[in-house]
Amino acid sequence: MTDQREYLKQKKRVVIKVGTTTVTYPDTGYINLDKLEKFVRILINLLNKGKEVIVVSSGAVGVGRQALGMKHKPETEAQKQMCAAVGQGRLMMIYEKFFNEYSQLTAQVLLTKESIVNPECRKMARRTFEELLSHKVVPIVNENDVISMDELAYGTIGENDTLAAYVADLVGADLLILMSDIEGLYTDDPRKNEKVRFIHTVAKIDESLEKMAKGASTDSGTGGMTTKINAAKIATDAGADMVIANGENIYTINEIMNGKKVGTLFLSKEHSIGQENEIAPETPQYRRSAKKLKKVRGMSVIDLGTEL
Ligand SMILES: Nc1ncnc2c1ncn2[C@@H]1O[C@H](COP(=O)(O)OP(=O)(O)O)[C@@H](O)[C@H]1O
Ligand SMILES: N[C@@H](CCC(=O)OP(=O)(O)O)C(=O)O
Repeated sequence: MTDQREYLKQKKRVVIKVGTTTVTYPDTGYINLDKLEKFVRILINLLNKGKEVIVVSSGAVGVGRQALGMKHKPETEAQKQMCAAVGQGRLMMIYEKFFNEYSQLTAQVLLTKESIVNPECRKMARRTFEELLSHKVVPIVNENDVISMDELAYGTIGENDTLAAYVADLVGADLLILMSDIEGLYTDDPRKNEKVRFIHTVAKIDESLEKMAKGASTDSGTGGMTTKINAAKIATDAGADMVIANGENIYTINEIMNGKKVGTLFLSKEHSIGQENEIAPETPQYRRSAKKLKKVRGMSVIDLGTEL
């Protein structure tokens, strides 16, 4: 098939999810201020073009962990929740600061599984999003980690790829962008297997595709590609296209919105009719030459250097 993405230019309501690896420096845990500032400018520019944007931002646990000086990933649920409580405020403070430079209002929206599955909560959440968007406020969403636990009635979503897809469904978004620490979906995890091929377009999520998607292989990542495939199912069923792209260069968001062929595009139910998955015929050069290993919080990962 020909991967023509010009139509992405017409997208109006966009949910953009940034993972911890995009928001913070993975090796120190500190907020990547430079990238966050650029991200905010990109978002404001999209608003200026007449788009509606909803941000789903991870990073609360990572930022809290760094602020508290914890050297290791929080071990208990309570530690994780403490980190999230500390980090969420700091994260919002930075977002607010950058958005304020353009007199742009933001809103913190903390959701639980209950907000998604309980019809009454769902109705309220949807109504709040609509009200915020109609007042040109940018919602910044995260899971309410402090009360999201398995044992409690509120339940847990557990990671933000799925949360972002639920939000896309809830607000009737026409595009969901997941900014990850990798440029999209490969036929296997490239951090473990160098002989991988890039998947440009997914029209159909079948068992073989699901097997290609593995979990996270860095200390700061949460769901890896498994949760992104799950997110893709929710978003595409709800009528939104979804793109996974690399948050390393945050300007990639502009390329996606300009219809450039970057990242892996998952076609919505409607757009997938008569289309097939498009997989690159061979391993990209930068993957074949990726030899250097670097430490990311104690994990060995392939350093892609500047070749990306
Ligand atoms: N088939 C695959 N293609 C690409 N990445 C994969 C695949 N399977 C597993 N992964 C892993 O998923 C990771 C991205 O997810 P994750 O660690 O949750 O980070 P983020 O929150 O930034 O998206 C990649 O760094 C990679 O190691
Ligand atoms: N709610 C958590 C996010 C969990 C999560 O999904 O993180 P990530 O895999 O970095 O997107 C936090 O803010 O730290």
